Formats: sequence, C-alpha cells, structure tokens
Amino acid sequence: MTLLETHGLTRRFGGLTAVDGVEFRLDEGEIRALIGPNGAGKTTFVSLLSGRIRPSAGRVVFAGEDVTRLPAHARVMRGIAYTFQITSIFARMTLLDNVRLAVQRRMMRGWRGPDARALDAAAMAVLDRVGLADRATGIAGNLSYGHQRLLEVAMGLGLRPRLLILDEPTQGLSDAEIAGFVDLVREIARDATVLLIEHNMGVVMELAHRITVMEMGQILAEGPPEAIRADAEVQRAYLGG
Ligand SMILES: Nc1ncnc2c1ncn2[C@@H]1O[C@H](COP(=O)(O)OP(=O)(O)OP(=O)(O)O)[C@@H](O)[C@H]1O
Repeated sequence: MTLLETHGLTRRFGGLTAVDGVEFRLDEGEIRALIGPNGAGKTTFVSLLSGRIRPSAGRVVFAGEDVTRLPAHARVMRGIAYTFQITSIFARMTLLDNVRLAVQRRMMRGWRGPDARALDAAAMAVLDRVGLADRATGIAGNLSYGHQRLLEVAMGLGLRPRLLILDEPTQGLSDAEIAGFVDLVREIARDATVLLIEHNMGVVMELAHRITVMEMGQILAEGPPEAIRADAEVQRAYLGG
C-alpha cells in the first residue's frame, strides 16, 4: 500500500529550484534511502514532507489525505515524524524529559492528558530501544554528538510514527555505534516506514529496500540497492566521471 506520494513537488529559493517537480511514492513498511550529492535537494525535499517548509508548487499525500497545506504539528499528529539536526533537542533538560515531551505529544492525541507514570514508562522504553536508558537522567547537552543523534531518534520514536524520516542519522557516530544504529532501524521498520537521508553507502546498501537518488532537485534514479550500485548515471553523479 502507498503510504506517501508527492505530485509535482517543487520548492524555489529565489532563482534556485531546490526541489523540482518531484513525483515520489513510498510504500508502507519499506526502508527507503534518499541519496545524492551535496546540494541535491534532499533536506529540502524531506522538509516539504514534514511540513517544516512550504512548497512553491505541487502536493504531498499521506495515507490518502492531501496534507500539503497542513502545518508540521498537524502532520506529526497524523504520524509523520522528522528528526532533523540537533536543534530539536533541549540541551539543558535530561534525556528522559526530552523523550517525555515527544511521548506526551503523542498521548495528547487522546482527549485525556497522560498520567505521569505511564509517560515515564513509555519514555524509558523508548530510551531503552535506542540504547540510552542508562543515561536517562543525564543532561542532553552533555552527550556526545553521536548520542545526541540517537536521542533525536528516540524523540522521533516517542511519537510512535507511521513514517519516520531520518536526516543523516549516522553522522558523527563511531563504527560500533553505526552497527547498533543499523539494527535499530531494522527494528523500527517492523512497525513503521522509514525514509532515510544517508551519505554512508555501507549503511544504505545494508538497510534500504529501495534507493532514490536525487540530483539538482530531481529524481535521477530509483530502485533496489544492486540496481542503483550498477547504474552508470548514479556513478557519474557521485564520481563526476
Ligand atoms: N533556506 C534556503 N534558502 C536558500 N537556499 C536554500 C535554502 N535551503 C536550501 N537551499 C539551497 O537549496 C539547494 C538544496 O539544498 P539541500 O540542503 O536540500 O540539499 P541536500 O541534498 O540536503 O544537501 P546536503 O547533502 O549537503 O545536506 C542548495 O543549493 C541549497 O543551497
């Protein structure tokens, strides 16, 4: 089943067209990697999906509903979670409090506010999933860069999304942490669809069911990992050859 699709999705910044008439489709349950050279438009594209920025033209359809005009928080309520750069973390708060905020947002979907104990338990369970439970009472700002990225993933998971969008989640992680992260994404994908912007090709090849390659705001190629690896156009875009 199609979970998300875009039609003619376009975003201009002055004279620059960062995302250019993109037709995109994502199936429920898949892990999709979005790759492409710097400046290809990947972050702009996922920002349009999450509602962080507005399109100049085109539409975003999520679970059959046109969400193009919905603000980001309304899309979160429908199940789109976007973990982006470190800015989403509250540096002076504990890890637990950070995740509690995300869980609370989800629980507020019901008409009653969540009770504190249920909130704590849910937040701890999420921290445990990303391997940060033993640091729950530590201050988020004291974490290493890589662990802050994991905390972001935890905050995304706290929303219990149908679609989790991850923007360069392995940046700054050690090799051992990357291996743990790959396992984590596989586990997340058991009950969510994952769209991942990723520069580490090892991670992409290991995780993705399908890969979408962007270049200059457009989709250059799309397909399973083996096909993308063999694609001459993709090699040209990456290697300049
Ligand atoms: N707010 C903005 N104002 C003006 N130009 C922007 C803005 N955001 C992005 N751009 C431009 O749009 C183009 C696409 O940028 P974007 O960040 O989406 O690419 P990317 O594929 O995510 O790159 P990277 O891999 O380096 O993160 C770039 O030329 C960038 O300079």
